Amino acid sequence: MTTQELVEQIRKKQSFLCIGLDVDLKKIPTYLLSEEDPIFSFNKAIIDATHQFCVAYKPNTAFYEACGLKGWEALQKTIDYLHDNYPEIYTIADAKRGDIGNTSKMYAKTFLKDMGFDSVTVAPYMGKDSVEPFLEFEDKHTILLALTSNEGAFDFQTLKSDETEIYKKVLETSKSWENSENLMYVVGATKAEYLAEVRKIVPESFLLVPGVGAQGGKLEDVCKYGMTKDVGLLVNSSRKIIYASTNNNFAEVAAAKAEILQQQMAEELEKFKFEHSNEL
Ligand SMILES: O=c1ccn([C@@H]2O[C@H](COP(=O)(O)O)[C@@H](O)[C@H]2O)c(=O)[nH]1
Repeated sequence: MTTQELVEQIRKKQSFLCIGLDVDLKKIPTYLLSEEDPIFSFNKAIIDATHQFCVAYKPNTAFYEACGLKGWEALQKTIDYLHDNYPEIYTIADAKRGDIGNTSKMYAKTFLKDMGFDSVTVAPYMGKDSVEPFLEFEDKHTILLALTSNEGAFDFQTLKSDETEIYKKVLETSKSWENSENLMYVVGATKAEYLAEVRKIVPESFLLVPGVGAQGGKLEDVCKYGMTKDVGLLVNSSRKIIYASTNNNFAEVAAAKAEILQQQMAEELEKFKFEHSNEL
């Protein structure tokens, strides 16, 4: 999916919500465990109930890898189901890959070609040659970790090197890489106050913003500092939506939670339009 197509979906649905499909067999309703593929059954129910309120789904591959071959199969079935039934939905493999060039090439092929994801998250630590193989894929995005939502982000990402914080170096340096127009960046919602600085370096780029909900990030703050004229945000929430209920009506309750976020997003889009009416 192109960035333009993603923006069109956001405008149409008045939503920039990404729902995280982090399926933990210990947290799903027990009746699903007797199904042939409990992970896929859970995802299908969540997707069918919530797709009208979001523009993207983000399975974190760790939850699938932890289930071995069955997990990988459920992940592929989930992506195929989205493509077949909701082709307007944007998909993110939250896999946080990145390695020496020839290995990254294999990761990129796996997620962006073979599995058919629209994007994949990548760690920047190994630098240019570890990221560029992902950027080669046309109409696909590589989502680079810039400033993550966890406490440990302060261990390295905000440290200074030559007077500049490492996360700023990641943003700045990555702009010089080949096919850098295919980059998006992860910035945690728990670090919303940093978004103004991020926007000075990447004023137009899309940001994947996890951390709203279970991690306590505030949607309003994210929008205040991070929204652009083309929205520029995909805000993710996982546990607060998909595990809002563990009863048999889990999908219905998840949909209600997603709708609340979608309505708040619609208000934020209106607010931005009103505040920037002179510039738009
Ligand atoms: O900085 C980051 C990068 C990735 N994540 C991932 O997003 C979801 C968040 O889940 P919640 O349940 O909404 O907290 C999860 O898959 C993380 O691994 C992140 O949280 N922060």
